[in-house]
Amino acid sequence: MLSENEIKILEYLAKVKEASAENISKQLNIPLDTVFSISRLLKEKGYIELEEKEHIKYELTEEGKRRLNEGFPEEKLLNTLAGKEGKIKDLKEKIGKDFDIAIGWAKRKGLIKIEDDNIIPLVQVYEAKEEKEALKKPEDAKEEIIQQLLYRKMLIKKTEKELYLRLIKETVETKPSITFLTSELLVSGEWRKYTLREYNVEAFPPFYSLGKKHFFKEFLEKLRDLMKELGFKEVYSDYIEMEFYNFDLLFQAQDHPAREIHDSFAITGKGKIADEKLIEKVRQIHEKGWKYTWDVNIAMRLMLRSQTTATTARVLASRPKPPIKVFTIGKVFRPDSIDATHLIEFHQLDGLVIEDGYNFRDLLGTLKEIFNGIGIKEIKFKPAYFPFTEPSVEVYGKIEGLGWVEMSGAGLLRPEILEAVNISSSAGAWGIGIDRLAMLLFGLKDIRLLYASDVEYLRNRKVDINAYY
Ligand SMILES: N[C@@H](Cc1ccccc1)C(=O)O
Repeated sequence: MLSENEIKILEYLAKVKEASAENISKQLNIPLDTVFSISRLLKEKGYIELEEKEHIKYELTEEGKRRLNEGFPEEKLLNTLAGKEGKIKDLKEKIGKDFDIAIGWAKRKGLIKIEDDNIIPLVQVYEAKEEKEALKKPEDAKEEIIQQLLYRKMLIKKTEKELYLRLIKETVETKPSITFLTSELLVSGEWRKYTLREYNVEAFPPFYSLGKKHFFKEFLEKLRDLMKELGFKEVYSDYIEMEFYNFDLLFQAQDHPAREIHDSFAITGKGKIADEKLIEKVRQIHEKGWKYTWDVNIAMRLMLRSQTTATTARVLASRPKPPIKVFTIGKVFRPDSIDATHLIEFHQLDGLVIEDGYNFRDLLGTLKEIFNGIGIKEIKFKPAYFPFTEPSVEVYGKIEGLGWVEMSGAGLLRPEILEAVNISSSAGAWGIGIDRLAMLLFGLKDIRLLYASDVEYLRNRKVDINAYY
């Protein structure tokens, strides 16, 4: 069973018996690569023999091109002499840096002789005709000229391998071949006129890259799945937030440094808080706890949330009925100068558990469970401070080759906060920085790569599912 191109090549070989792959490609207008692959097939099928032959080829060098254009040094010398003898010193000046070469070759070719300081021409005019012809058509040149030009580095010698195809079995097949057998062909009996082409199961199919999820998005989704598996319900709130939920309800004083204009992104406008009772409670806890006059106008200012603990605050403000287990994953915003480890928007995973008798030890257990789920087997806790939790801890996780890395803040919500929303059970909360964690788990040197949109980079990124979760 032969393809159209195979038949074409065999027919051509039937005329010429033997031809090079290059020649066949040119004559039959078949791409050279195709001729190569077909020649292998034809050999396997026993139609042809292949032989690699070496060819010697001469190629013009840059020097060769220059001499062809500007003339040979010995030509220049004899032109300058113009049939009369001249002084070495003068000629050296006139001819410049090619002078030594010119003298050498002119002498070797018997064009001049030297007496004392004088150069005496032995011919009237000289043109390196044979050499120039040889540069143009090395295949027709005399061996001694080729040797001279090789020596003078105007030509270089190259050996080229060429594949020759030689016919050893005349084509016998006359039936055209087809790939598909249709019911019409079967019913009409026409199928007898054709040969069915075999499938080449070893041929490589064309490569089509499949679409896939951005690896960071995939990571976020895995975290979401993990939290759900641990029994948490996902909650959301918006990027634009009132300071009330981002700070005040979380017992962060209005003169707290994190609230200064350069530490979060302010948004023009004001929000509304319908829950008058809650406002009053928050005022009371602030004025009692922090000893200053609380201003509701500051609380109503808008900002881009700087922590997803704002979502936790909104859950609290909805006065939920315990037991509660919720989490949120989302973007937060903080002004910073962007570099390999800092971005102005990044992701946090905040969680909240409200349950009768939920204690600090339970909280540490919950955190351990989450981090183990992400693939961080070893964690340790360090006392810390957050305005909204007491006691508070920072969670450090061990990453292979990096050591201990800070990953999360956590703590039991302060009684002031729980009192403001009338919750009598205890509550634990935490906030995990996702981007840095992902960067470390993926071994990225630059945090910005998490947001890479370069398709080539993303396509080649191997996501090691076992590295986390
Ligand atoms: N929101 C804190 C983390 C945190 C959340 C909840 C409890 C304690 C700490 C931060 O961004 O650093």
